Amino acid sequence: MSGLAVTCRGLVYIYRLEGYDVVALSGVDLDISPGESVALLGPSGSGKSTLLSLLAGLLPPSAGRVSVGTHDLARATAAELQQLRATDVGVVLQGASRNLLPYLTAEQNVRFAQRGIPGGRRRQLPDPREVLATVGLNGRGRNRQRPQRLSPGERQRLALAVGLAARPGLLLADEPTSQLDTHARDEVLHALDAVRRAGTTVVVVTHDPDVGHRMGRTVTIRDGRVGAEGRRGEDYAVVGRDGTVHLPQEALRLLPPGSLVGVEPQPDGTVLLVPAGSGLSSQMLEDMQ
Ligand SMILES: Nc1ncnc2c1ncn2[C@@H]1O[C@H](COP(=O)(O)OP(=O)(O)OP(=O)(O)O)[C@@H](O)[C@H]1O
Repeated sequence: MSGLAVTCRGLVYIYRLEGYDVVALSGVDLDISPGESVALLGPSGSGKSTLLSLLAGLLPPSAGRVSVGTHDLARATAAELQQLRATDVGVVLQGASRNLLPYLTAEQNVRFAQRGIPGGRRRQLPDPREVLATVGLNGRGRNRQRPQRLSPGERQRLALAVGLAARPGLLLADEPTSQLDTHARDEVLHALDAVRRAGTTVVVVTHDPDVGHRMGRTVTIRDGRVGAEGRRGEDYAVVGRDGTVHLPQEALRLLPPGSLVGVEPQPDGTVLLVPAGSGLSSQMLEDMQ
């Protein structure tokens, strides 16, 4: 099927533990177009995996809205969400083996993932060997190998194939390149490129900035919301709902937390942040030009 759009509006998720709450997402606004490839980056604990679980319908939002294609995930029943994951949304959990049945061959693993698909749609499903070919696992009898006989990179690509078994419109993958050497990582990235070229929307959680650059668009989660975005090699800070901006590290070195800054909108549409006591003002800057 063709790629699915993703929309998040004011998305909040709170883990409720005994005695205290952990706010993992504090108002995520995000639009992903059909067929777009996006890497979710961010420091450990910033909320990337939680966001991926919400996009997969594995966790219900505490507040806000999340939709995939025409499906409003906050309103869907558990059965509808399960059906969605069996058909339109492929989910690849962190750690290839968690996605695979060890006693089945590569081809049987993909076929097994196709079992929950309703009758009408099942007739349009790709042959498992075709899905394996998409991720470069055709040839050399690899379709007949069990997961433990495959290399770590091949196992990860098999996990992607299982996520793609129903030809979903959205593929979600958590850290698909972690713990792989450079060669295996490149093969996984090559497979993800092929998935994107086929028109599928791809969202990947990663710690690896190189993976981010290969994905076309990066979305950096900081403190539970979208703090920055990278598009076509340009980096942008994102203004939050409450007007806050997460400054990039190099700007933070000049303006550490607690700094007083004058905020001066310019006629050309830019905005100057002038540190208090710097003696600079927009008039002085103008005079210097
Ligand atoms: N099951 C859970 N119960 C309680 N708190 C949790 C749970 N899972 C995650 N958290 C907390 O929610 C916040 C976001 O976690 P999350 O795993 O989404 O971040 P992450 O960016 O994916 O981190 P990492 O890169 O380390 O995987 C963190 O403060 C984390 O400790």
